[in-house]
Amino acid sequence: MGLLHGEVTAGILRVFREVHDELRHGHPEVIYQRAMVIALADAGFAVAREVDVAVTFRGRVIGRGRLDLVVNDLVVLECKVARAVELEHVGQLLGYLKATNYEVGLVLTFGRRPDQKRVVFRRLASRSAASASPHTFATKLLPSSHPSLPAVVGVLTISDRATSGVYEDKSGPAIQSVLTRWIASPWEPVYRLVPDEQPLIEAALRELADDLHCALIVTTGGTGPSPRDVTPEATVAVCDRLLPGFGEQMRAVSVKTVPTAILSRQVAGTRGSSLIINLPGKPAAIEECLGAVWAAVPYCIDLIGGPRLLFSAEAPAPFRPTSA
Ligand SMILES: Nc1ncnc2c1ncn2[C@@H]1O[C@H](COP(=O)(O)OP(=O)(O)OP(=O)(O)O)[C@@H](O)[C@H]1O
Ligand SMILES: Nc1nc2c(c(=O)[nH]1)N[C@H]1C(S)=C(S)[C@@H](COP(=O)(O)O)O[C@H]1N2
Repeated sequence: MGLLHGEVTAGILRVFREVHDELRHGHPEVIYQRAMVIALADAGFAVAREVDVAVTFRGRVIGRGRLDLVVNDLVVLECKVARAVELEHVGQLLGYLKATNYEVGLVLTFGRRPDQKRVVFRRLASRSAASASPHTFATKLLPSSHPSLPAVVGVLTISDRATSGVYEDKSGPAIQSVLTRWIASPWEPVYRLVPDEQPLIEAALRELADDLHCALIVTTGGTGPSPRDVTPEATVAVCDRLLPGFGEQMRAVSVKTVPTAILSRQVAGTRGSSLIINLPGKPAAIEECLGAVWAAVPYCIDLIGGPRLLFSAEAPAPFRPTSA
């Protein structure tokens, strides 16, 4: 069996040697980092710099960290100026992997000679954990599709003003109250409130999907055209796949009551076994938009491997094809 993300790490190491050959030793860390970004991009990799991540403990966010470089959203890179990779470098990277959803990292040292170490932290319930490896460390994370656990539903409010206390968040509670009326099987909400900052929205979505295994994540706010509205961008960035029909349908239904509904750029998509749906910020939009797409939600969650949700008679009737 090949190494986890082995092709990506092999490609990164080729680029690392090229960069070392060109720059040699003697530069500060940041120079090597910038050169790696350019060389990785030239080699066709997607490189994210200074990735803001939430550090979680027992399912709660307890701090934030910053990863130097993440390649193809799979491999975390730590570039150091040192003679060789040291135990502390490995320990630091392992800490980042444990605190985030990434499983593979590389420490690269730029000294007289290049040195490298591959660090792996496997999770039982991760997106890429198709099979066990000798590096598997069993964490207590279990997906919410586990039959004995209630489904977890993430409610994420994105609002500068609610975060800073200008007004009280009414839309997050509105989502929770609609879902309380509609979902009949056991479930529990997890609520998060963040300002209109793309890295914070992405971190919250990743935490809800990857660490808390939400079957469904409903966001509210930040979908409009003003400069600080970036919820759709954050959602697109974390999703494996987009489901354009959801946004189209929500706008089509909303525009019958409010002409400005076309201003919402709301999207939906999947990340692993989580369905993510954006709703506009206005409390009045919540039930209208969720109602517009609800019939397709349970079957979508079935298809992506989430728990089988049951709905109350009050909910818009779910539709599952007869073959399902
Ligand atoms: N979470 C919320 N709770 C209560 N009311 C809200 C919320 N979000 C939006 N609204 C209401 O909808 C109006 C229009 O929202 P707007 O589109 O400007 O908000 P946003 O961009 O989603 O959030 P913000 O501007 O706070 O970052 C607001 O003036 C407010 O009255
Ligand atoms: N159903 C519904 N959709 C709606 C609205 C609404 O009141 N009801 N407001 C619209 C308006 S005025 C805006 S600016 C956009 C974006 O809102 P957001 O930035 O709060 O997400 O959602 C639109 N969609």
